[in-house]
Amino acid sequence: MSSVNRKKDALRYHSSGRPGKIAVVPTKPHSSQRDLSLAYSPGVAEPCLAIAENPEDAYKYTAKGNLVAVISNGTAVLGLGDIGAQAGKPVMEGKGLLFKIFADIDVFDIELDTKNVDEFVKIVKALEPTFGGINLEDIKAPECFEIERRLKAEMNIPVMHDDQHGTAIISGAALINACELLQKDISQVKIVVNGAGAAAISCTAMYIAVGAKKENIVMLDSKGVIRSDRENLDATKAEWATDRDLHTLADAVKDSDVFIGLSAADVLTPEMLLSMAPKPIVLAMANPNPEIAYELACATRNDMIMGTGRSDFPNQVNNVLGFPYIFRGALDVRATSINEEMKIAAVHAIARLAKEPVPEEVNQAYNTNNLRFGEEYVIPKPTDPRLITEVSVAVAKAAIESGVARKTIENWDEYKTELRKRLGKDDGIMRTLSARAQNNPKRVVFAEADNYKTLRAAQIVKEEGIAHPILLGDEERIRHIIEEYAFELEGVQIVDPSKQVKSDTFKQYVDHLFTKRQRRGISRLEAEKLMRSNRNYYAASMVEFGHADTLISGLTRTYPSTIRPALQVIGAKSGSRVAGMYMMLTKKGPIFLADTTMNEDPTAEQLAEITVLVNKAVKERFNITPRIAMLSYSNFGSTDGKVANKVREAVKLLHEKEPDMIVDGDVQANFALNKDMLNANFPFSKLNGEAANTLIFPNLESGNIAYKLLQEVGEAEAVGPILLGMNKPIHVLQLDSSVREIVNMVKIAVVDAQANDKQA
Ligand SMILES: NC(=O)C1=CN([C@@H]2O[C@H](COP(=O)(O)OP(=O)(O)OC[C@H]3O[C@@H](n4cnc5c(N)ncnc54)[C@H](OP(=O)(O)O)[C@@H]3O)[C@@H](O)[C@H]2O)C=CC1
Ligand SMILES: CC(=O)C(=O)O
Ligand SMILES: [Mg+2]
Repeated sequence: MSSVNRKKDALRYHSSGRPGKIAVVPTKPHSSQRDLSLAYSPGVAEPCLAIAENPEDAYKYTAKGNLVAVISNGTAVLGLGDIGAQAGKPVMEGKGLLFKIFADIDVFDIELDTKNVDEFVKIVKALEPTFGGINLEDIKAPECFEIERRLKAEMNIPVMHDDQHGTAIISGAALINACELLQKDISQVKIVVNGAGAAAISCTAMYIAVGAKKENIVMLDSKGVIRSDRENLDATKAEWATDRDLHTLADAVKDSDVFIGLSAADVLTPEMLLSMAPKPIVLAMANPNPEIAYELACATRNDMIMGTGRSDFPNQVNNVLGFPYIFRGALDVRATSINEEMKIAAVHAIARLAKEPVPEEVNQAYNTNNLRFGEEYVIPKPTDPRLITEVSVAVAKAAIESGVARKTIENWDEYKTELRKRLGKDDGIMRTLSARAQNNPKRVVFAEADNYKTLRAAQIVKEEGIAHPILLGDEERIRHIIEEYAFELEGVQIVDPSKQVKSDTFKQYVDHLFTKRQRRGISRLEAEKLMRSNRNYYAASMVEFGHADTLISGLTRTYPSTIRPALQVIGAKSGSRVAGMYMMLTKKGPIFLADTTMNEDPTAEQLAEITVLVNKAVKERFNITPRIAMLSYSNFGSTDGKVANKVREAVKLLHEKEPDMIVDGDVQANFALNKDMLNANFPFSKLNGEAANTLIFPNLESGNIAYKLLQEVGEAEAVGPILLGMNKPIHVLQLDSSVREIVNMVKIAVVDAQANDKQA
């Protein structure tokens, strides 16, 4: 992506919808007067009194135990320097987001407009009642050292300056593993640390704690090598001063084994890199741009292990791999601090995890099938779901063993299960779909390519390697929009049907349509006109003739008018019904709903056919075992109405014909989705004692209304409609879908096309 586009994209991302990246969400009911009288006055007085009597009860009655403050004064924001507290807020909110998604920790970001150490310490110290932990962030050296030291001494909750210790833990793990891979003895390696700030000083101390030798280390700051003869050296730098005859970075790196960059972009030149010892280790961690660009380093020499702070290259050495899990472990045992033992435990847990076989979902998320401990994988990936169990458990255990835990954990397996549960699965399912699409991207024809949203979605799926877009529409208009918004779509095929009318392909498409529809009142001339003027006919023909693998359309036209051409040109699989399904990403996990788009009032037989289609799709496309509830307004025969009887009849047919399918009904939606209610009242249900994850509606209106209600008031994300039963993979969007919805549909379409290949 060009830097101009990256900038626009980043600004749009942060400003779209509710500005910023985090919000506060109530966790207790608040709908009735009673709820409010408990949440606030008078009921709230009771927990207040309990806490006044026993301060530890704050962990029982308030959010303190899961709440971390990310606090900065903006003096060393990433590698951007002293940009001020307010300008640093997006980074602190970003950390809040990462704490939440990786470890389910809630965060208030606090930006303090002060550079005065005493004032900073006074304010943070006074925040102790609110928080379970304090993550100091992006505060420059040397003030950060005094701030952290004083807060640790004066506060009774864990305080950690992440740029110091988070970075030390991650890069310590990377260094241990890189040395092992290159068969270098950590106690012998010559290390150059470029940077002498918050991160560099603590990282260097950590390397010594894990085996490096002080006499083998040279440190530099912006003025060059830190030498003992330099005047006005502050104490933290003086500790690392050398007497050797080294002055510049070029002097220092010559014949060194390890380069640690915690300074600024592009300061390590190819010449310097070439002058390092054989098989060097280069951890260029400045953000957002490393001390030497990844591609440049790799083009310069190929015998090294290289890591950067960035997610777009192998070996991302970034503190995101540590802070969520370190705090998770510390909070869960109510540690009073994060001590050396806990940090070292985290280093070894991360280093160890890199040597374990990589779970399939991580391979898939990085579009590869062979991530394994080696030069391009020295530490785990930040999305590795095992980090929370491995690192948090190691940290919690170390806290208990070193005596700083105020709470103990008896059953570690149970704790691990709780940790896994914290990270719901619904995001995971879209990530897995992306990864599956990326493994074998397909040609997707976008029938409405002369549209801003379509082109943006096309750019995203191209950039992410999810699909090979084909843009269908008026070529001039498409090119105009591409230019206007600077979309990066070079090399993407544009097909303009109006320029194809004389081609053999066009004739082939028209012949096919005419053959299929001649006995349904369409003349050849009309077939030709439809092919020229309605792009949905042309796009469907491309898929039918294998000129594209799948199609996406429907953004600007009604559902029936978009689906009709596909039904006429491609049609249903032989003997199959066509139905539409939605996947709703809800707080309870993904729930599948059908039929939401096609069959207005199916008979019992048709309802059973739809259910068979849905069962197969959920199982095969999403790798989820469907537990299907056939919904009605009645429960297992409680009402003798027409709709309830129809649903009951469909269930009977399914139980006869598909004995292995987990399906039951007629049942009301609340019972279907609540296993306790279901089991208490209908213990005989064939849903195997679990809540349903797939809901079949008695007719189109109830299905369609239900998914829209879930979307609007249930805040569930809708992915679909996923069309089932077509002879070729075709996907029709809802009118005015968002870019995100289009991208999600492309992922589904590509996975669908992959399955179609297998069947062919
Ligand atoms: N990948 C990761 O996870 C992390 C990366 N970082 C990155 O590390 C860098 C430093 O952050 P932090 O320690 O918090 O910031 P600080 O402001 O505390 O320290 C910056 C240090 O870099 C030195 N420096 C600046 N320019 C150069 C140069 N050209 N050559 C040598 N040294 C230089 C400064 O020298 P002087 O003392 O003379 O001013 C100072 O010692 C940033 O780029 C940050 O993004 C930080 C934390 C985590
Ligand atoms: C990653 C990080 O904390 C930094 O670059 O400052
Ligand atoms: Mg930082």
